[in-house]
Amino acid sequence: MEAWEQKLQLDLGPRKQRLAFAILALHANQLVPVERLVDLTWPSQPPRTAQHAIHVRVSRLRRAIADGRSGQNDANIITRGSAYMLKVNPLSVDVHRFRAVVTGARQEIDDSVKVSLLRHALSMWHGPPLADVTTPDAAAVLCHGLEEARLAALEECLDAELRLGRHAAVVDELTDLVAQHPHRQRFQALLMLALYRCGRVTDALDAYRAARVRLADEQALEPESRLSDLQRAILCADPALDAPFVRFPARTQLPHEIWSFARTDPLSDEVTVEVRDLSKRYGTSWAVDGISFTARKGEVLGLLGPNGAGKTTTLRILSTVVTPTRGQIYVGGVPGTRHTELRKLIGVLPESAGYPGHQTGLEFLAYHGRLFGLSRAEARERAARLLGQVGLSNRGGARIGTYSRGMRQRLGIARALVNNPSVVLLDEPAAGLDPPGQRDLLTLVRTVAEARGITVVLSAHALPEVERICTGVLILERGKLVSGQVMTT
Ligand SMILES: Nc1ncnc2c1ncn2[C@@H]1O[C@H](COP(=O)(O)OP(=O)(O)OP(=O)(O)O)[C@@H](O)[C@H]1O
Repeated sequence: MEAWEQKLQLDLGPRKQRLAFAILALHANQLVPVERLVDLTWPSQPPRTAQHAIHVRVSRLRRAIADGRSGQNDANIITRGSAYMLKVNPLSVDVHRFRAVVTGARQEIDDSVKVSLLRHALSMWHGPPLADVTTPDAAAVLCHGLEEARLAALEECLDAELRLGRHAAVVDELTDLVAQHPHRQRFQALLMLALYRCGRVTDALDAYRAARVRLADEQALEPESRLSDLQRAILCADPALDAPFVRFPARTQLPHEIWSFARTDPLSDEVTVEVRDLSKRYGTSWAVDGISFTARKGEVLGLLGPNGAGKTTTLRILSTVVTPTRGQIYVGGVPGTRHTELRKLIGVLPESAGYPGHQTGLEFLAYHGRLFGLSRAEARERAARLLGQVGLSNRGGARIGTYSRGMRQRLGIARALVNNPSVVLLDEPAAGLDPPGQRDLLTLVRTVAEARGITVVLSAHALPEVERICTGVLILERGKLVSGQVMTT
C-alpha cells in the first residue's frame, strides 16, 4: 500500500493506518462506516478503543495527505456522520485505473492496441494486493475478484498476442503461467496452441496429457471440451489452428531493432546479409520501399507476403540481378556494388529456374561446378556429393526431363550450393509442390542451412510450413516490411 503525490511518497504511517487508507481507496468516493473499518481491521476481536483508534488514524492520514499536497491532487478524507469517504479521482487509484484500462481494452477491436492496453494494465500489479497491510484472508475479502480480473486480463492479452502471430514470443510466459495456475484450462489451451504454432507438436500434445493427468488426479475431472477439441485438431493438423496472416501496424510505428532479430538461441552472431533502406522503383511504383534487415550465419530467414509484395525483387537485388534505386546491401561484408565478388558468396534458386531436360542431374551439376572453376574431377565429385545431400543420389544418372517438380527443386537447391556459398537465396522453393513435397523440401532447406552453417533467405506466400522451418520471418506488403518475428523452431 503506497500513496504518491507527484514523485513524493506520502508517509501513511504504520500498518493498520495504511490499511485504513487502503480500505478508503478501494471504496473511493463512497462512504465507509467506522464499524466497517473496525471489522476489517480487527476481524475477530476488536479492542474496546477500536473506534477511537480509527478516528485517530484517519486524522493522521488527513495530515499526511495535506503534508504531501502539491496542488495536483485534491484528494481528501471527509466525514459524514459516523462514516468516512476518500474523495479522489478514481483513476489515481491503481485498482480502479486497472479496471478502467481493462474495460477500454475489451472495447478495442485492434488487437495490437488491445495488447498494449492490457499489458499496461497488468504492469500496475506489483504483487498480491494489500500483502503488506493485512492477512491474505482479509485481503481476499477486501479485494474480492481482483486476482480473477488480473488473470482474465492476462488470458485475454495472450489470446490477442496469439491472434497477432506472436506465438513464439509468449511460449515461455504461458509455460510459467500453466505451472503457476495448473487449473486454468484457458492458459493450458493457449500454451498448446502456441507450442503447436511454433512447430512443437509433441510438446503441445505433452502439455495436453499433463493437464489431463493433473485434472484427473487432483480433481477427478475431465478436461474441458476446449482442451480435448484442441488436442484432436492438433493431432489432425487442422489448418484452422495455423497462425493467421496478420496485418501489423505500419513499420514506422515499430522500432528498427525488431528487424535485427535479438535471438536468444545459439545462432552465430556473424551477420552475413545486411539490407539497409533498400528500395526499387519501376516507373512510378515502388516494388520495394525502404526495407532494412539483417540475417546471420545459419539463419533461415523467410520473406513472406502476398503476390506483388516485393519478395522476388528483394531477392533479385540480393543476387545482383536488379540494381536498387536506393539503399545498400552487404553479403558477407561485401557491398552490393561489387558484383563479381558478391556473386561468389551466393547461391540462387530463381523463381522459375529452367533445366535442360536432356542432361542428367549429375551432368547438370558438374557443368555448373566447372563454371565456378572446378576441375572436371572436382566438379563430378562435388556434383555427386550434392546429389546425395538433396536426396537424389539414385536419380543422378537419369535425365532431368524425367524428374518430378519436387526433384527439380531439389536439383535447383543442389545447384545453388555448387560454389560453396555463404548465403543461399531461394525464390518460392516450395511453389507447385503438394503438402508432403513442400514439407520434405523445406525440411531439406533447414537441414542444409544447419549442416553447412549457411544463411538462407527464402521467399514464400504465408505458408505455415515455411514459418515452421524458418528461424525468423519478415512480412512484406506492397514493398514495405510490416512485421518481423523470431521463430523458435
Ligand atoms: N521488371 C519489372 N518491371 C515493372 N514492375 C515490376 C518488375 N518486376 C516486379 N515489378 C512489380 O513490382 C512489384 C513487386 O513484384 P515482386 O515480383 O517483387 O513481388 P513478389 O512478392 O515476388 O510477388 P509474387 O508472390 O507474385 O512472386 C509488383 O507490383 C510487380 O508488378
